Amino acid sequence: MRLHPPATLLVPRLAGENCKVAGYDIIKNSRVIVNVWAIGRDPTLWEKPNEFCPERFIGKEIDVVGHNFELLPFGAGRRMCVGYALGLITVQSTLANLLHGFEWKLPGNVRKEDLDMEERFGVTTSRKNPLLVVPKPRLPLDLYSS
Ligand code: HEM
Repeated sequence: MRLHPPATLLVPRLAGENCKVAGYDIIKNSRVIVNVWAIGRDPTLWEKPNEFCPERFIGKEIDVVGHNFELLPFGAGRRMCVGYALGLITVQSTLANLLHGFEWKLPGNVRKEDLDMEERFGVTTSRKNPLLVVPKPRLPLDLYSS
């Protein structure tokens, strides 16, 4: 959710008063668009920003629910995502089921460094090209039939 936030830009805000943000003058009534994608890869905020390294969060207080402005996959404030709890549970339970149910391998000689992680930008972000992986059941086969 840091490197590939599903919503790259938050819902536009209107500045309620003149203010200064990071040295920039924001005039009252300006439309402000927060680029969560760029914040998640900002080298002044993140060490090795382009590396997928979930261990970086171990022992950190940082969360994804609008308290830490360097990580805002669900936005923040009054217009923050109302479905964030459902969204988080859905992502976590889907991922847990896929990992519990299957061993995953890359096809042929493809190395993880060769994975194509390009994105298609839009209102929500998706992979530009499909992910090709080979699943192998890791549980008794009768558990996979409906
Ligand atoms: C992983 C899943 C999800 C992600 C990453 C996500 C992300 C976001 C983001 C970034 C915003 C804009 C917040 C802002 O501008 O501060 C938003 C708004 C919103 N989301 Fe989600 N969302 C997810 C799942 C859901 C689900 C499951 C629901 C409904 C069941 C939902 C309903 C909404 C609604 C209604 C808004 C508009 C809130 C408003 O403008 O007041 N989202 N979401």
